Amino acid sequence: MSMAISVSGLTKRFGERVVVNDLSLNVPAGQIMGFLGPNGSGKTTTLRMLCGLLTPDGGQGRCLGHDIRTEAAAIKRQVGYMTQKFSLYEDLSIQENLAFFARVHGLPKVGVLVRETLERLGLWSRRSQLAAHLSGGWKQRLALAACILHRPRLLLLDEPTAGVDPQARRDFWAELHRLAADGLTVLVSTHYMDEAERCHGIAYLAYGTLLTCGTVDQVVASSGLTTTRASGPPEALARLHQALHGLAGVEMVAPFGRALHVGSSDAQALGAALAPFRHTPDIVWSDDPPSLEDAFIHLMAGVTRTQGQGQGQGQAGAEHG
Ligand SMILES: Nc1ncnc2c1ncn2[C@@H]1O[C@H](COP(=O)(O)OP(=O)(O)OP(=O)(O)O)[C@@H](O)[C@H]1O
Repeated sequence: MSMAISVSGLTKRFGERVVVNDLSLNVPAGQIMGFLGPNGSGKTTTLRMLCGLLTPDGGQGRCLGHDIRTEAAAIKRQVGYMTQKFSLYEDLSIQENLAFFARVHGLPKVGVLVRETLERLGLWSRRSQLAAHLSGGWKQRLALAACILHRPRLLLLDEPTAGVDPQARRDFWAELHRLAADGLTVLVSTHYMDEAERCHGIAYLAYGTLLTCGTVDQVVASSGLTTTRASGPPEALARLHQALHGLAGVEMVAPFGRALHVGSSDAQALGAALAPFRHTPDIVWSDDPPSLEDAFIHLMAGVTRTQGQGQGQGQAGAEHG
């Protein structure tokens, strides 16, 4: 399987602060890789190193076959990078925006290129609409159009659907899958669990360190979590929540509507801790496999504990939003 991205030991410091720490990542060509992690964990910094916008302080590797240290210009030409703050000209139409991008980048046959790209993303019928009048979802789609205009081989998308409604996000992801099916590789950062589950693979970063990488099933399985569900009326659940919170053997209690999700990495300890509550009136217990969110929260809790045990100075700090 050929790798679109293959880097190892990537490290980036800003001053004394290590923001990305010894990160190794392989992304097969044609795959959609989700990049997850708390705010400030180093996702954007990594994306910027991969496309040659930032020079790593340590590590090496290749992106699209080119050395990320010495061949940044060749990489940039073949990458579409959608930043968190992509800008469109609101007083230009969709078509004018794209034509402007195409000319700025010196692309040939602007008219044909713009038309093909707009048709591909279902934007042609709206081509005369001003960017200012587009909904959030259509703006994202236009930004995506601008990113693929020069026919890149790799898309780096930094939270492309933040604040976009579910239908528009679903459409956006359908488009990403179509692009991947045509051979484009996508590395996309997101905070949405449902989006993570739409990826072929996911990588989870915290405090600048890659904590886990694999398919969703692999990541969930590797968490080693055992979880169970308690359902019942709100008052009974609130009492149960209070009783379980901080109880030895229970590492995680989270309310979800009319249920509590309870988990631990020690199945035996969890069983023992919950035994006295199994016959609580009004509460029904049921098996519930861990979710991806459970796995991430569990991973973060482990890292936060480690950080709390004195790794403070000079380390990257995740900003919990
Ligand atoms: N140019 C810079 N100079 C100094 N510090 C920086 C610079 N760029 C990023 N940082 C810091 O590095 C850390 C990682 O930032 P980064 O933007 O890579 O995280 P992120 O995972 O993308 O976060 P988010 O999910 O909020 O977008 C943050 O603490 C940020 O403040």
